Amino acid sequence: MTYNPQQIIARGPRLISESAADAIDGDLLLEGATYSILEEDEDRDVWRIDAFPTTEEESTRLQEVLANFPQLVVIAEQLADADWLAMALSGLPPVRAGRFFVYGIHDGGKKPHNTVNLRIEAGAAFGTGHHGTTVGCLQAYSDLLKKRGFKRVLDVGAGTGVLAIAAAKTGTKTAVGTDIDANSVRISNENSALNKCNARFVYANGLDHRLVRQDAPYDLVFANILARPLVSLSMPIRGALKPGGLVILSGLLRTQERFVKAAYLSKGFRFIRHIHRDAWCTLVMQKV
Ligand SMILES: C[S@@+](CC[C@H](N)C(=O)[O-])C[C@H]1O[C@@H](n2cnc3c(N)ncnc32)[C@H](O)[C@@H]1O
Repeated sequence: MTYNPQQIIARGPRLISESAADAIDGDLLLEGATYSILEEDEDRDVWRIDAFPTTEEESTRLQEVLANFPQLVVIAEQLADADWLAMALSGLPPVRAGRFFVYGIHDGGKKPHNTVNLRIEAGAAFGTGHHGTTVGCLQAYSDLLKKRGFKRVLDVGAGTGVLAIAAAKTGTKTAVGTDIDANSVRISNENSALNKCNARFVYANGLDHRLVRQDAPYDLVFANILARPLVSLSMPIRGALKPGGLVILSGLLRTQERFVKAAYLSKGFRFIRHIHRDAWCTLVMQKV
């Protein structure tokens, strides 16, 4: 049966929306489901979850999980185009995060002169720069660059490659990214070529690839995935870093910050800072 692409929108108060997002994260059948959560109306405390299921089963499961939160108003809209994600994202304005300016071809000539400009075409990959987690990573990285550079950088869960490409465009000699999704790897390598940089992307689960091992140890690791895989990857990430190396973690909700931070503290990292954006948290930790 062909799947008619859908967007599922759920609106409700912040606490309920965050609990629903936690439930999506914790649901084994929804591993890898694409969704975002943001504040829609601060005065009325309306938060909104937008989910983009890629199969009929995922769509049904998302609606079942959301139905456990009766205070949420849930609607499902059919999307006409098969390339639904590109359609949803086309026309999005460019994003400014720290010294970075992320834009797509549809933004034409609107590039500023005093920023590091990253041309990112998302296709069906995650990472246009609009999501709170990507912005958090770019902001954290931009702030770190004020004090030091990073020769070797690894980006686990590269999506469009935006983070490794940001590194490659700011002095990193070796920028490597991995993704568990073959489309994302292809799109990341295309984006690297579009940006005329030497970031390389490989298909891998976490850090499990010859190229990742070959270029280790790293000065900086980005990992913008989800809370649970971030915790599982805490040891491999530690192993891949130089002493004093930094990790920028994102993809976790604010409500999951303590859980992820504790996992890294127990592996010999120290806390440097966090950035909160929408319901999302970005953590910077250092291997001691
Ligand atoms: C939230 S997106 C982040 C994309 C991009 N790094 C950014 O910051 O915008 C997470 C990406 O991680 C990938 N991913 C999820 N689990 C993974 C794993 N175990 N190993 C490698 N990539 C993974 C997904 O396919 C997705 O492209």
